Amino acid sequence: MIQCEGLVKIFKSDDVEVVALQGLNLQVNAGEMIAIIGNSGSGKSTLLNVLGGLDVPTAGKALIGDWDLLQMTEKERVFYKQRTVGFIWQNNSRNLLPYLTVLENVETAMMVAGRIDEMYAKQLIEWVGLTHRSGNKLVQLSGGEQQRTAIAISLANRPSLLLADEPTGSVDAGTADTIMGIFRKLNEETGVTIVIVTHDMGLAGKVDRVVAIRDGMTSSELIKREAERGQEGKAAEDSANEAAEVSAGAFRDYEEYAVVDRFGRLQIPAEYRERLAIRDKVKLIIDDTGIRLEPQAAGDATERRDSS
Ligand SMILES: Nc1ncnc2c1ncn2[C@@H]1O[C@H](COP(=O)(O)OP(=O)(O)OP(=O)(O)O)[C@@H](O)[C@H]1O
Repeated sequence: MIQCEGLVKIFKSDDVEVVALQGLNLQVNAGEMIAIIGNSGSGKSTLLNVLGGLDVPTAGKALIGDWDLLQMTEKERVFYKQRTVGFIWQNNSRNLLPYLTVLENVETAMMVAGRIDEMYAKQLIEWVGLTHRSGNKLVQLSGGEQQRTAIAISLANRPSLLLADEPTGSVDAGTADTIMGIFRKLNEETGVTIVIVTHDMGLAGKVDRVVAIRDGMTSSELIKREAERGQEGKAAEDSANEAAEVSAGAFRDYEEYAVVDRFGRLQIPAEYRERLAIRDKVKLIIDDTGIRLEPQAAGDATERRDSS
């Protein structure tokens, strides 16, 4: 569904250039639900905006299904945004109409996309658990209920890709859990591919694959071990520990894989480099089981100088 290779996004303003994505690689299969994590400024929102057709990439490859985000015309981009993607933001005031009811909000989004389907609107409202609030105006709903309405709206155009930028950023932990449960249900019911950007490691622990971005590049992927799949509740319980551990690269119940690009380059996390005092070189040791990276021992440099 998503194929990004060497994706670059540069923002230019006056004399300043910011390289927000610098050769990012990402593959997501149709029907997958993944989370993207990374420090502030690492490029998560930029990636989501590019995938959603809101920003035009500068270089590289970005395919979404049959769409080529670098080659499409402006007219095609508008069509792509209307038909292929659904968007959910942390602050949803930009796509909610507060003085309309939940049902009217969903139907208005359908009208904008081309056609009102009342049955499907009611189905969406049921999936997000708001059937009993369907006739209420949004101003009468809690923040969590408004966010659930926004999720129903994001699916009004029957997108094949749902992009969520910090969707649980402004709700409490219990509501955040409910919202992640809704994403999981929608993913199973409709087969929509879901990409969620989050700071919350507990929530990231509810998907089967977590992609970590560092400095505008995909640095590693955390893939849930087979035995842990489907045990979302357990992951939530461990969230506090996981939050501490992820920075050291040890996301419990997950195996961490470094992403290798087609030139064979990979990124070693700063924490690992610092821990082993790795500066400009590592020793590569290959055997039948794998490749080991070892820091250059103090003696190595001396030996080389002696033999030269
Ligand atoms: N429109 C823009 N113009 C100039 N620079 C930008 C623009 N949008 C993002 N950037 C820069 O690109 C880099 C990546 O920003 P981005 O918002 O994608 O990071 P992020 O990982 O989503 O951060 P956060 O978690 O804080 O939202 C940052 O250095 C940011 O300042």
